[in-house]
Amino acid sequence: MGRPPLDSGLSRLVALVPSTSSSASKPSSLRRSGVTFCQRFYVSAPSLHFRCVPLRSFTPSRGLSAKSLGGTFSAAMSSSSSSSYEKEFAAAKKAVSLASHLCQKVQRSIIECDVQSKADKSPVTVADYGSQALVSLVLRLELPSQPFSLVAEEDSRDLREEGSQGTLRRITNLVNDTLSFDGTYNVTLSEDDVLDAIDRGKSEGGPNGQHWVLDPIDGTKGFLRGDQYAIALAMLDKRKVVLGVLACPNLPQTSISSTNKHSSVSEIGCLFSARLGYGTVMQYLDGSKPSEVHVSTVADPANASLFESFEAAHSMHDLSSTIAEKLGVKAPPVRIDSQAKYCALARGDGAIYLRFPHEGYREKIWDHAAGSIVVSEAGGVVTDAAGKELDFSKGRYLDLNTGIICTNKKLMPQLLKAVQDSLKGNLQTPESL
Ligand SMILES: Nc1ncnc2c1ncn2[C@@H]1O[C@H](COP(=O)(O)O)[C@@H](OP(=O)(O)O)[C@H]1O
Ligand SMILES: [Mg+2]
Repeated sequence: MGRPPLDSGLSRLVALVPSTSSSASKPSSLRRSGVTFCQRFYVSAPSLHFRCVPLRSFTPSRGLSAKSLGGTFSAAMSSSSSSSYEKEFAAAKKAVSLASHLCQKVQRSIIECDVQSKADKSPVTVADYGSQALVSLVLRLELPSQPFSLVAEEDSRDLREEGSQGTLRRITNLVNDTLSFDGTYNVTLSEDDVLDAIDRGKSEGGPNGQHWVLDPIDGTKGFLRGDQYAIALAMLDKRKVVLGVLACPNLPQTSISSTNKHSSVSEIGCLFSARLGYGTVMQYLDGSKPSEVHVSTVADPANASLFESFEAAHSMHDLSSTIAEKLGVKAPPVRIDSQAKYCALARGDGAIYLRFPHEGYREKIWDHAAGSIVVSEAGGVVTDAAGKELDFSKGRYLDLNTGIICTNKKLMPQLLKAVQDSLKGNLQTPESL
């Protein structure tokens, strides 16, 4: 940080919160679940009504629990041991929780302004940048004595261009409001501080040392639609993912399995976290004790359900459908955005996740690092389409050209065979790719 922290003072800004005077402030959670069962049950973003209140009086009824999630943080720090990454784990949870608060606030205002139906992406950009700045800042504040390397999606180039001052001001206000609401840190960031914090994400990663890996908003398209998205943070230590934290602010707190689609979903907002050798836990973003989660034990593909990207541009739906048919999967695919798919799989909502990008696309490490450990620590397996472990040590990109598959240990051999048979079939008809 370039300058001593300033007192945050009173915020003059406003936050957008759901109006308590309207019945629309408690939307049907099914409408908020952002999950598509083969497109038949899809409903788009809810129409919520909002009112503006001073940020200081903003008490979220759900969603933010940066305070509750970080409440035992000091104790965790003092009893940390470097081998189990306890300090880093607590810092990651705190950072992701704060970023998730910021993103929720922006998503609510997007819905209010109805900009998700326009081509204008600026509100997303604001949340992406704000989330990255916050995570970068919080990790450095919490772990001041450690070398810091962050591989993250955004950089500040566009924000430094002429005409971006208003956007930068909005991002800075969002970051400062979030910090001020949380109250842990007595800091106020200048616009330059925010640019610097964002640009700390330019690391190239690689096989040596430790690197944080961040997707500040994964599932941008879902975020714009008011559907699923995630804030994804992982840490690599000498090539391996050693911890991962994923906030899914719109993920129902109960199962989204295809067999559960008619049941009402009451609450949304989950935080998944995993440390190498310690399992995966889930807690609610509005505060709850962490509870262990495990992948599904389904061994017969006929009883398995399958996740894939909502966006057909991100993954070949036809190929997944061929694989599902070969396996004998009966349920329709469940289509959701972002690494929320890994989270849903980790808690057993479904048994298979398939991702087959179209030719030429290069996967980024921040799209899979947190998700892969959340699944593997919950007892699942994540590999490329050849059955090889994902290698996060090659820099900012994953070095693979086939696809990513993910399931439990019992189903993996059958899945791998079906994938490889289907890929051979696909290669014989290249026009289908
Ligand atoms: N053509 C493409 N093929 C595969 N993945 C793509 C893609 N274009 C973008 N993506 C990645 O897919 C991610 C979303 O994944 P999903 O389809 O599971 O929701 C995006 O993350 P961002 O939203 O962070 O950019 C982006 O990194
Ligand atoms: Mg992403």
